[in-house]
Amino acid sequence: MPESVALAAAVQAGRWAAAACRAVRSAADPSALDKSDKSPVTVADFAAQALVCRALAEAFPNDPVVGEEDAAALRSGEQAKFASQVLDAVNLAGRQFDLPAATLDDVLGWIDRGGAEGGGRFWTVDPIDGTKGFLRGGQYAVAIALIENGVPTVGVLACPNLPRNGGDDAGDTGALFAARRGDGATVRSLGTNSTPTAIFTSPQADPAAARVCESVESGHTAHGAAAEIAARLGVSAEPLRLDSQAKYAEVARGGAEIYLRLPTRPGYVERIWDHAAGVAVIEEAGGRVTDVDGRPLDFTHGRGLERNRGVIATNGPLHDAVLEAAAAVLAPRP
Ligand SMILES: Nc1ncnc2c1ncn2[C@@H]1O[C@H](COP(=O)(O)O)[C@@H](OP(=O)(O)O)[C@H]1O
Ligand SMILES: [Mg+2]
Ligand SMILES: [Mg+2]
Ligand SMILES: [Mg+2]
Repeated sequence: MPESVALAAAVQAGRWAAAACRAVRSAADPSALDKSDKSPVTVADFAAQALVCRALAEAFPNDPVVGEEDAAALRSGEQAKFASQVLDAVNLAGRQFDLPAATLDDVLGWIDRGGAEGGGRFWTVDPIDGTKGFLRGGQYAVAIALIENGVPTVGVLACPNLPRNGGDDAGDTGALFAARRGDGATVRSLGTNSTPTAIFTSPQADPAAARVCESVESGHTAHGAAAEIAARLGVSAEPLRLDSQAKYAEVARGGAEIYLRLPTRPGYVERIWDHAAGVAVIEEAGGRVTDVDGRPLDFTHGRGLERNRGVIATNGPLHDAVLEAAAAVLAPRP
């Protein structure tokens, strides 16, 4: 079946952005700015958001985009050198795909296309999910999703540092996961013209045999509570720790059964771009996603998952058992 226009645009966007991320990482240790919440943002985050928004604007000029980053810091004269590095990264990646050279104004304009709030149909973009992983040389993902009436209907996760094949058969490094509602989920390599292969979640129904994945960063998920949930389920394997929505991808392709993202403090609102693409991929592969209270993720409240707390994603068969264990371990919803 030919890919839909929306999925093809998201795949192309993911490839362009992944090329920029790789170019930045291979050149030198990427420099980072601190955002107002003290989290890092690099030259590659900005370049990747520019390229994703450029690709989406070509295919769907009227679609709003909700992106994590904005160009304000690059427009302030203080960051002229940083801004010119972003421009260089966009053009370096662009040359690999025969794109016309861009100006700094083009790049800032593309980045700021990501300033929408949402709507009935919109895209959400995390140009680098797992920036801390990117800086450490760990996992990171370019995450792109189309949301229609609150439902992620298209999702792409481009993971430049994830082996194309899971498990022992590591294969090439770099994997692109893609899904469109009703058409299933696939993985392919990051190279142009690579062939997609269908992926499915693991059929494992014995909680004790499950493999759990979680964030590397203890500030992003409660590792202690996750260990208690795993113990209740009888899980003996150590958790697999990896940055970014590569966790959704691993569960989607059967490399793990459970992804736990447990609140570290009351009041943190998960960002839609940290989840929408992962939800599309995992659900099309046969998995399930809810928050820690079993509620579906509600993508109708702008940039945050205001109505949810934490996230639990599973292969499907284990979902109810994990929710039960989580309810026994976590304090009730306030
Ligand atoms: N207190 C917190 N709880 C949960 N997620 C958080 C958080 N603070 C930051 N994050 C999010 O965690 C994401 C990374 O997740 P992970 O730990 O799975 O790699 C970050 O995405 P970015 O790296 O795109 O900023 C950021 O949005
Ligand atoms: Mg960030
Ligand atoms: Mg993110
Ligand atoms: Mg990000």
